[in-house]
Amino acid sequence: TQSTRPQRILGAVQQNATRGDPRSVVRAIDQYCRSQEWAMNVGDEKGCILDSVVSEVNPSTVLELGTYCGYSTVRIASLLPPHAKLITLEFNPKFAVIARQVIAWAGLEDKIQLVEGSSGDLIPKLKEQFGVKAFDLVFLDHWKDRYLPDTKLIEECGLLRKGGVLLADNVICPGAPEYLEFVRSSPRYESQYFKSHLEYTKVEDGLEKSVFLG
Ligand SMILES: Cc1ncnc2c1ncn2[C@@H]1O[C@H](/C=C/CNC(=O)c2cc(-c3ccc(F)cc3)cc(O)c2O)C[C@H]1O
Ligand SMILES: [Mg+2]
Repeated sequence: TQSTRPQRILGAVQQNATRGDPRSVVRAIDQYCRSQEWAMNVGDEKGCILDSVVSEVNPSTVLELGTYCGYSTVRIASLLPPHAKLITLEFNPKFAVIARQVIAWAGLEDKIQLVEGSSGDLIPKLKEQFGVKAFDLVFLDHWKDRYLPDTKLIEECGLLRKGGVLLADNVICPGAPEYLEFVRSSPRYESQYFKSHLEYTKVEDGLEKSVFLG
């Protein structure tokens, strides 16, 4: 029977990456998606910007919205200090099944908790159910029209610490105009745009980094 794109991405990881080596998993996915078939991973170019923000924030707790196949999940977790944790939310069970195997291949199960469900439902439960106090970094890469409502929800639930960072993918392509307008005009955020390109293409895209001022 016909395989799915996420299944083929997992296959590329299992064939070309070394078990327990997260950077080889990232490299295998990028090589596959650049040479065989495009997929909506943050990719290698924007991934380097992601790496620099993660390294600068050096977070203890990270929230990722939209796991997909786990590319950015693995990329972020590979840079975290020993006891740091990353919670990633994914509501499509078919993607979650693949992402769990990609995360396992990278050997990062201890750092990553993949929770299945919609961010709107799960965010209000993160404190009580997962003992989260506040996040140091949130990576937004799910449905683009959910960026703003989920940011407001994260604020309402007191889940972003003062100085905490929101990093949003795709603010140009496909775009998240309401989110961008909000974080750039709100006095509670200090925003910065990192110009780049849509993964594996020459189309303009970028990441928006917004520091929560409390
Ligand atoms: C609300 C909610 N809760 C939990 N998981 C959620 C969720 N909304 C989506 N998700 C999950 O995140 C993933 C969705 C990500 C959405 N990302 C995209 O739609 C996306 C699209 C493009 C793109 C650009 C140009 C083109 F021509 C075509 C596509 C590029 C990207 O980097 C993207 O992230 C998978 C989905 O199941
Ligand atoms: Mg994206």
